[in-house]
Amino acid sequence: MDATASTPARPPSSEPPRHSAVRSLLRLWPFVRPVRARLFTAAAVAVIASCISLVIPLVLKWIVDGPVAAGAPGGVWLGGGFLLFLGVAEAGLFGLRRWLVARPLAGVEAALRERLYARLQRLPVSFHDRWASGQLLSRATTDLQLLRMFLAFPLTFLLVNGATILVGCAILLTQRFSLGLMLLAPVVPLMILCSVFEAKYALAARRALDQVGDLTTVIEESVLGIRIVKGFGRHRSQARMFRRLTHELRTTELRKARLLAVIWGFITLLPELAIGAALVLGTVQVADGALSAGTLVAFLSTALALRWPVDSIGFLLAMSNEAAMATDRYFEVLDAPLAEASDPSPGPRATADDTDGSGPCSGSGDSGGLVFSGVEFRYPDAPGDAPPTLCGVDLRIASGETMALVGATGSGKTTLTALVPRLYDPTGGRITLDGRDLTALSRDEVRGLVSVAFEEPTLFSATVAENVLMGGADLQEADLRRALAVAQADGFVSALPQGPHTQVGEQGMSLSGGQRQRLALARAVAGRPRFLILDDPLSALDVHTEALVEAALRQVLATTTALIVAHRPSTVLLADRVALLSGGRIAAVGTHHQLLRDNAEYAGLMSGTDPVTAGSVPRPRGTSGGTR
Ligand SMILES: Nc1ncnc2c1ncn2[C@@H]1O[C@H](COP(=O)(O)OP(=O)(O)OP(=O)(O)O)[C@@H](O)[C@H]1O
Repeated sequence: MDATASTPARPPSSEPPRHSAVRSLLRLWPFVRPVRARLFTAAAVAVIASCISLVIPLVLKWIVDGPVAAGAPGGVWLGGGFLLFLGVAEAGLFGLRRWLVARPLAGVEAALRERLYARLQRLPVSFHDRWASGQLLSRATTDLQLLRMFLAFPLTFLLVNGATILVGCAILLTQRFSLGLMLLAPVVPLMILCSVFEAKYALAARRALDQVGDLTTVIEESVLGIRIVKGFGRHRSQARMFRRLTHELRTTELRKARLLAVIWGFITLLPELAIGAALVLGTVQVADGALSAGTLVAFLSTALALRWPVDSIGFLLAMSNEAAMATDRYFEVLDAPLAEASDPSPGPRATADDTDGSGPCSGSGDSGGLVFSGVEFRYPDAPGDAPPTLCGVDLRIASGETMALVGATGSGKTTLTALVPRLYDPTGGRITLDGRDLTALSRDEVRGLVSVAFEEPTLFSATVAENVLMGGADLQEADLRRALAVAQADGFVSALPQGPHTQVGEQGMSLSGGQRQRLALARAVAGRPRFLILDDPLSALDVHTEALVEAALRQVLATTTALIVAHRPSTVLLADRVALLSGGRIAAVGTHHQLLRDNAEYAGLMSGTDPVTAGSVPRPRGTSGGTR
């Protein structure tokens, strides 16, 4: 199967809007409120500037019917000077409006972006499992730019142009009621057309934004996975997928353009027809002497001054619709529920009745250490009929003990370790740390007690020291040195250009897999955690380095309670006891030698033979040492 050519996962909620654009946009009010004074002032300034353009025809009427009819050049010069003043005032006020909105709107955009980022940091891992990263990136970039543009332009100009049209219509009706009515005739059909357009355009706008998110995902994956793309010669299939997504986006953008062209066509055509009809009727009335030439000039100038406010409504509505869709997408992230038990209140299974260890799930007792009692876990996005990933896990790791977790691939080892730092919460049973229910601890308390290193080491764009010491604000240089020594990373770190103050680059790309893994291990042990969770932490190391790291790690493990996912006998031998996880259940617990002797599945896993066919217990590789 062409794995790299499948379409990226869509956000879970990319559905057509179910409420009006206005309701969506109103949700931005809390962000806009702090700058409302400036925005309202800017809108008022723009309304005044726009209405000045409506005064110009009245001055023209005065010039034509007054000084021009009377042949008085002085009056013409006076009128001309006044027109010039009005023009300059209009331009100056529009400039002032721009100055008033620029700075506050940049602040609104920054506040929206900060809020989104803070939310993304707090949302549970299960949320990030479901959402493609490109969809989140596009919300933080493209969508927020759309919102700033909306606040800067369409929001003000829908108001300004609306006010200008109202004042203009009032002037037209007062000057000549019958001609004014003729110009207003297209209003009703235009309103109906605009509401139909709005519904169709909203769908296309939403689709386009989601497609931009898909494209962002593909670009991000191609850049991050460039080694795989090149190594497996996938650049053509990646390019094909990119082309397909670009084509889909182009099709959607063309649909948007077609819809906009149609509505713009009607918005331009109908008023033009009305102006044409009014011009003919007005000219006839001037010829009949029923209307002065100046009034006709003023009437038509006013009608022409209203052309831009009317014409612009099409694309202002389009931009507002896009902003409404961007707002919906933005709030899909902000509305996503945080982890169910982010507060230090007891979780559903940690009731007063069972915190003493006498509840139905507490068979193992809650004295000290790390205790799993009847733990069940099902991934939120797992199919409803799929069995839980973990089922009835009972395991007690005594205080100060090191337990190795062994199991076939996919048996649930990583999932079990992810429950301890509360990356996920169990869907059944409970976990206690030194007798305290995990769900009763605040997340900060959990972070203070538990430290983790995953199989896939993640390093941030920061220095080695910042990466290693990120677990605690009070960690010192001495902690850094000790942690690097435990992870046998001090040698290569001191050889870096600026030692521990060298930037390791995006995802630590400039380091080898083993070096990154050692830095991740150093990060885990730097804060001398009470509980240490290591997911196959030495898998990328050569035999010699692994032996050195293990020797140093033994000293750390002597002072902590640890759970270590292990695939190799050498890692297992770091542990006091071993738990065998099979099909999401703890199948056996014992020392390495006991399990080798008594458990065929374990012996098979350790020897690398198929556990089912491993009738006799084979001699494991590298098991010369004893358990501690
Ligand atoms: N985010 C997820 N959503 C749904 N299912 C998942 C998710 N992560 C893992 N799984 C499934 O849970 C099961 C256990 O996965 P887990 O990573 O815990 O296994 P493991 O024992 O650590 O495997 P390995 O030794 O290969 O690392 C697998 O069937 C896997 O497909």
